[in-house]
Amino acid sequence: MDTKKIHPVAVNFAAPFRMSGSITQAAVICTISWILWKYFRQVVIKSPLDNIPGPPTGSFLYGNLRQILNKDGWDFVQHLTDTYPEVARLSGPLGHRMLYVFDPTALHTIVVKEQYVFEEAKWFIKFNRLRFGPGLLATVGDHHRRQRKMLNPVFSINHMRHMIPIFDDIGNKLQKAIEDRVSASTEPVELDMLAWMSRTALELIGQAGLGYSFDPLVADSMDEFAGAVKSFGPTLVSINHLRRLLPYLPDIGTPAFREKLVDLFPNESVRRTKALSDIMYRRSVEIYREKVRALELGDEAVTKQVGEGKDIMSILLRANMAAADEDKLPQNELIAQISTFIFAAMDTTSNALAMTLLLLGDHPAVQEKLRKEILEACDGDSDESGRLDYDRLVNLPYLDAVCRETLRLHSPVTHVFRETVKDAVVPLSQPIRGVDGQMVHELVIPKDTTIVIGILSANRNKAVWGEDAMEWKPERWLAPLPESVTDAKVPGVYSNLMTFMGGGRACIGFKFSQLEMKIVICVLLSKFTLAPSGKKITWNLSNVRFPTVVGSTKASMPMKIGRYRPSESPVNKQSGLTAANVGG
Ligand code: HEM
Repeated sequence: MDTKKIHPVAVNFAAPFRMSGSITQAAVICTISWILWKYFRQVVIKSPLDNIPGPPTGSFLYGNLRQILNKDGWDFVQHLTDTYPEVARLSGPLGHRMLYVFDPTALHTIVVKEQYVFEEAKWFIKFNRLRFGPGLLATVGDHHRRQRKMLNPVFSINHMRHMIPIFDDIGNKLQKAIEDRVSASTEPVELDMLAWMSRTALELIGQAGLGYSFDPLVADSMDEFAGAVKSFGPTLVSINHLRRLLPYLPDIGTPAFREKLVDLFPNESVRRTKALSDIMYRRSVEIYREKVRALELGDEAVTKQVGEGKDIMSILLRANMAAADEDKLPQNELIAQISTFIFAAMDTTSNALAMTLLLLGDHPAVQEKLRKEILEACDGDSDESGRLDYDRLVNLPYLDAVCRETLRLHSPVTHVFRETVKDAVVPLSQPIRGVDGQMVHELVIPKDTTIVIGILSANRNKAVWGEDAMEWKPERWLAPLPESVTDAKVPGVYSNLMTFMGGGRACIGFKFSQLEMKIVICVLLSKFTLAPSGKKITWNLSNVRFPTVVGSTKASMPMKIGRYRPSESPVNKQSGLTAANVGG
């Protein structure tokens, strides 16, 4: 090529690449050989996993991954639950082997005993680091353990107790917002309860989690930021396959250069995910700066803030200041926790609440029984302002049973992924018959195998939960659980369920979400009736399941909401309640 015809700046720019041409070539050859070796090892060499029974490969390109990630993939998940002996071999993309596991003993090894051998998948960590920064969802090993050490106490029950007034305040705003929309009509009014649950969940994690108000719950639609957060989940679904390529992409150039590349990437959802991450990051920095400024100014400034210093972020910043130097988290890790909490808290809890409301609408007798329990408790045990204290609220037996049963049968997260960082041997609760007809007593799992933890399958496992495992029966929690459940030793942090996972990466916010669900249900049932809208709702399998009206792709869940009139209620006729003591 005649370099004289090229602009001098371009020549200078190209020079280092020409000089290092042979190094670059060598690097490319090494990378390709490494990928080929890994591929050969995974796909071509015989593996002990070949002896584990599993469904036929979906397609060579995606394996069974597409079936498991598909929004209509419920039948496939149910097929895995019903057909295989708590473990099944799956095919991953390009013939990779994967393992689907819901055997409780095997899960104990994977999520508790050997959790550092079964790490979060590389694509998951890399993707979360890009969108949230180095928070809990983007770190592994000692780094993650150090963050948990600082954060676990922040989510303690003791701190939750002090958050009750914040939760109550937001509950009252929700009640008022719904009241304003139904009071003018004598007939029940159709409202999108998913939207209301999302806004409430965002405001709750905003005020109680971050000491920041996102949405006063007054206007008919969410503000721009709330809308951005809400659209994060559905946008992610459309790039679920692309996300998995991340570990294979080299980190070329500076971060700014890589950002530019993403802005030019020919996929609208990828560009949108980046734009949403940027919006969340900017807001996180704002929130962080405000908190630090208030803490520096002293107690008076802190108590004037939203959350009055009782929110999780204020507690975390104070704990971090007081911590020994080697335990302190740096600023970028503190900021990263903010987007992490918003993301992890919002869709999970709001969609779980939406599912609970829908079930209550579909089961009027359960709704009545629950309302009766709530109204009687408010009548008898509340303080002068009508509030139930933490212990009374979390221990209402039927409310607790309804929440547990919904989170069992319809766990918002259906499965999570792990990858083995070295070869591992995993015991099973009982031997299974291998493809070769011989009994298999333990799983021999090679390094770099993808494990799919079947959360939903574990929660619906008939061997553990009994023949009625597929039925929504809150009553099952009112009697002692059968021995098949207690003996199984499911390694979940919550109620023998895998809904919030277990071990060192279990959901840190599960008590927060319980409190939230219970307060919102109390607030709604004490004043309103819930009924189906008549429109058919379908639930989409996703990172977090979400509802849509059949025929639409927009996440929504219309329900008919009416004002609860005690005089018309069969419950009231029994309990003698009057309009004056039903809250609000
Ligand atoms: C019904 C509601 C919720 C469900 C079903 C849920 C479920 C889960 C699950 C399954 C995980 C494990 C993910 C994995 O291993 O890859 C997780 C992790 C996490 N959750 Fe939740 N969650 C809920 C509510 C919340 C709330 C309200 C918060 C915050 C206040 C929260 C914060 C987190 C965080 C930070 C992690 C990462 C923990 C770590 O890696 O150390 N979650 N959650």
